[in-house]
Amino acid sequence: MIKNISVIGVPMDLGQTRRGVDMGPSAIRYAGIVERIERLGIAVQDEGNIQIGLGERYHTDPETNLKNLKAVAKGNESLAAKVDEVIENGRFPLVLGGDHSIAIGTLAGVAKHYQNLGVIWYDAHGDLNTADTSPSGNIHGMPLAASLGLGHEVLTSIGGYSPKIKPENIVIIGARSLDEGERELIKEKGIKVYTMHEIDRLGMTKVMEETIEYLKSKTDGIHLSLDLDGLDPHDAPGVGTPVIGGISYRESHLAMEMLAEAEVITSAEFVEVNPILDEKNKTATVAVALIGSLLGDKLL
Ligand SMILES: NC(=[NH2+])NCCC[C@H](N)C(=O)O
Ligand SMILES: [Mn+2]
Ligand SMILES: [Mn+2]
Repeated sequence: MIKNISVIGVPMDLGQTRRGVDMGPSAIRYAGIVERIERLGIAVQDEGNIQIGLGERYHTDPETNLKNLKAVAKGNESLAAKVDEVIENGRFPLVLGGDHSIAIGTLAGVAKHYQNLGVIWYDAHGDLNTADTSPSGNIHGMPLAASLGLGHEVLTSIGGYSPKIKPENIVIIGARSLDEGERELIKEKGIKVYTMHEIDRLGMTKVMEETIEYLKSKTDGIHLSLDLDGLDPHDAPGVGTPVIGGISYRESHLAMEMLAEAEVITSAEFVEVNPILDEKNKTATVAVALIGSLLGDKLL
């Protein structure tokens, strides 16, 4: 059972170029995240937001093509320290984004507490680019690579150690948009991926059974990094990089319920909610509903 949750907002939008995703934490709070957790009888503390600097906004490094590197790194260092402190105090960190570059800081704070941290990466994308392979220079397309110790040193060294995770402890679920370099890396490192093809073929029940089985035996904690663009844009329209043909709202609920039943998740983040691109805060509302299921909410 998950108890004593700390909610940490990260108003980060510098890992990509569409405005508004910095308002994600506000949108999720407005959709009632704290009340939702309280209704489950779980003690929750809202730790407020990590400060994200405005400096260097829209700066592209001419050499590496990385966008806003310094400001992204600085925010992630603060986040890593906060997540570390929360776990140190015996609490469960629930991180709200913000673009997915914040997973670098979350994982930096989480992984030092585990020998073998498992990661479930629920996403339309692999986020396995480095400066060399990225088509965009957007750091939100790089956090999983950076956590593996791949890419620019400023990103891999966040939290003061590297790597944070091992390729065999990762499961990507929902992938349907991978760049060439990401595909190569997945093959080279043997990273387990359930693309939409496998989800269609096996069904979400089997995908989650296999995922839990695969990670449970060899890890001592599992972090869930859920990018709302893993869901179909019909169910989660408020995201910056939507890809059609995604995981449904129902399948996502099932996935969260199965994780709750298995009692395997030790930290979580919900990212890429952009209320400016949303329809009446639908995506933040979906995030709150999914978090409810992840924390064990059942109808009966
Ligand atoms: N977290 C995300 N939404 N990432 C999208 C990444 C898109 C693309 N692969 C890139 O590197 O730019
Ligand atoms: Mn994504
Ligand atoms: Mn992502």
